[in-house]
Amino acid sequence: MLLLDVSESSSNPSDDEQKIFQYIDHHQDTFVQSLSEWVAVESDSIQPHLRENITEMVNIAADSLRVLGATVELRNVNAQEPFGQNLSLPPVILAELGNDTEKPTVCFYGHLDVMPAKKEDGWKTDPYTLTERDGKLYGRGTTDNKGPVLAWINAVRAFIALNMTMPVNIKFLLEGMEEAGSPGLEDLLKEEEKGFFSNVTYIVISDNIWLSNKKPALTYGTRGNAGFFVEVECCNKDLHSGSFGGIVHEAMSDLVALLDSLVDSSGRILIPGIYEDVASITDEEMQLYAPIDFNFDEHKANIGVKEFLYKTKDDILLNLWRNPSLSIHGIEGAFSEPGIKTVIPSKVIGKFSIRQVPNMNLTTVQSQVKEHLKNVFSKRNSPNKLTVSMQVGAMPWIANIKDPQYEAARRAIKTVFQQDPDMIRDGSTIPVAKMFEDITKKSVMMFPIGAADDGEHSQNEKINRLNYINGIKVFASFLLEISKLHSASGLMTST
Ligand SMILES: C[C@H](N)C(=O)N[C@@H](Cc1c[nH]cn1)C(=O)O
Ligand SMILES: [Zn+2]
Ligand SMILES: [Zn+2]
Repeated sequence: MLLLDVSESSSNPSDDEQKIFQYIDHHQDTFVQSLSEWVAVESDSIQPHLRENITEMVNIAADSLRVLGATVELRNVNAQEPFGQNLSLPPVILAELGNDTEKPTVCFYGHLDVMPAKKEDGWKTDPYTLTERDGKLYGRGTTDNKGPVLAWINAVRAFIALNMTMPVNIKFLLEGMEEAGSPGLEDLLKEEEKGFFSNVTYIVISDNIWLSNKKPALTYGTRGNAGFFVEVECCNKDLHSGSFGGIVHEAMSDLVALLDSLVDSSGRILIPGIYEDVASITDEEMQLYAPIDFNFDEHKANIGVKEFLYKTKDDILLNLWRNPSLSIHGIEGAFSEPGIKTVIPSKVIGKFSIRQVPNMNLTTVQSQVKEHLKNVFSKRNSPNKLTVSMQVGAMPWIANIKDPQYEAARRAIKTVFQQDPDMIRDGSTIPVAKMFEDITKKSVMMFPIGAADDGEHSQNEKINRLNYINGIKVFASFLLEISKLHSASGLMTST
């Protein structure tokens, strides 16, 4: 893995960039208003009863692309419904603007769905009403991923509004089920390998965040994820805990013991064999860590923790990016509203996920998890019924940072932010990234615009107005830079 060419290049905006940046500054309130309209749609892909909102969101985004003059197709996807409901999956947007064979084609991927959010989770304002406070735009989906998707659309809008020639052909692939593991997307990519993707040169994803509250970054790797359900059933209905407590093997007691057997207080996963396939760090990659700004106090303040599991930057980055982690997310079937419901739940489902890293194998991990839980359960001599299943299986992704688009992005960042970006990996997952690499064989880059304290998936998620507006600028600058680099590289065809 080579270090980026950080040879000096002009960081002063060109005349075109100055015109574009001025347009963006003058129209920033319009861009914020459009984000507000998108945030207002509760396009939550985790709760099945909200599924139709995602289709509404897809139609809104499709209209925004049509206004740019793009041709838009809403492609239905056929895949198993991730939550076992009798529900259809929302269509995927395939859009294109321009097909000049003399220009490279940049395909932007983003998602229009969001994680669940309700005010009583601890939001200061309604999660689906965009609220600006101290230059921060609060609302579910502002940074993950509606803000970045709109930033890309508004970057294209700027060229069109200024009657400037688009420096590249543009394509969009926008989906509505990313947070549920992107069901059906792999088959769509396979169907379109020789169609929609045939003339794509570069794929850009902007669905993660910087490692710093202030310093921009480019992302060259993500972890995968495997979601698990562990279900224990003890009887055929919930029982009065006075009438039956003390004489039945309680499902909840079994489940708590099973969950407690997964990870220890140091964060080490206790499933036998889970670390066997983890790729070891190379000296070359360790070199990439040295210049990275990781501010411990900033990171602790961002999330309100007293301490992390690790004390050095390298250990933090290694365990956030290159080692698997196991998180327990919740328990279905047990009364979780305020107050105590004095019942013995008849069936409870524990939910946890394991972040995958190269070279772990999802099938191997699945069998290791099942074997481990079966062994722990057998030691309890419980007559209850145990069922373990894996729901989401997404692969990790590592970029080839020699691709010209990383240099183009670095130059755009230098122009807009007047500094070089950190080269980082991300501990989160973008299921489609590895699919893009394996199926389309195109260059894939992750180009985040959100700050480390944005709180994706958390209460009071936000994106800074400055990050959103500078994101539009940096995407516009990137389109100019990649066009120049592509021409200079002699690859005049758009493949
Ligand atoms: C990074 C992206 N914004 C995101 O939040 N991705 C989800 C994807 C996922 C993982 N399992 C199921 N969906 C994530 O990393 O949690
Ligand atoms: Zn997310
Ligand atoms: Zn996302």
